[in-house]
Amino acid sequence: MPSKKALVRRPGPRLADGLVTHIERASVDVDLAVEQWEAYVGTLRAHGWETVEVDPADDCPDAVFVEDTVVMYKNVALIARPGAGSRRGETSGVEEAVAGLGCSVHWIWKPATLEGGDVLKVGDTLYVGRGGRTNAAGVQQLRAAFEPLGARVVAVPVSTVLHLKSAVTALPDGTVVGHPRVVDHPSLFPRFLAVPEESGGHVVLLGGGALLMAASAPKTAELLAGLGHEPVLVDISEFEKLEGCVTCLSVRVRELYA
Ligand SMILES: NC(=O)NCCC[C@H](N)C(=O)O
Repeated sequence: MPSKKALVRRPGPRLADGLVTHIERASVDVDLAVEQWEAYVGTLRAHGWETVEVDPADDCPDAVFVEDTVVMYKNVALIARPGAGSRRGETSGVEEAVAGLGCSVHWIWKPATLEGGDVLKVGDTLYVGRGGRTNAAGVQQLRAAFEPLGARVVAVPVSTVLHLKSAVTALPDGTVVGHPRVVDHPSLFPRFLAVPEESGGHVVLLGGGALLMAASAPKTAELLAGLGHEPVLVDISEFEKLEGCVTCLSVRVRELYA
């Protein structure tokens, strides 16, 4: 049944110690991050999303990046097993949240690792990034969980960024968008549109043509507005310093059962 709920998790006090892998560390203003997070959550709500706050995991600096802890397909929540050891403590609160919503709950098991930021859903196709955080066993377990339910899993090598969705996401019509510098294999996608900014490759579909995007991608917003989309920009500068994107701050739950 269609649902319009979104999991979010408030930034914790240790946010500034979050992991940085592919960029230089810059100091994070935690108070500003909290303000930006509240504006992000407010934007989801303004577009009709009921936000569900996952319990804090304050020992885990990266817990605000809730997308990485779970993959939703239909009414099934597949709990991730983060490739980053420091992020493994984030999943228990998410298990409780998705179980509380009535999802069927499954798990990625050792030795597999998989982070939700590596999974891009376009209709029933799940593109999965095989990179620094998701290993081959993670790809196999994703297939075993979701192909019997009707998904097709397509593995995509990721080398220059943290996750597949740090490179690409998809527009409402299924066109995959990304900056060519960080997309290793654009030909793997049936329709690919190159955008002028790296953060322009990150869109969250809000419904009704609205696209939640980072304020750091104004040229891409203009390009997409010119194609008939409705970009809604939010400033997430403090999360970008930790390699976060608009996608990673929420998990939309769109097909709850009953
Ligand atoms: N899905 C995402 O884009 N997640 C961003 C995670 C950033 C965090 N600092 C990390 O390295 O795990």
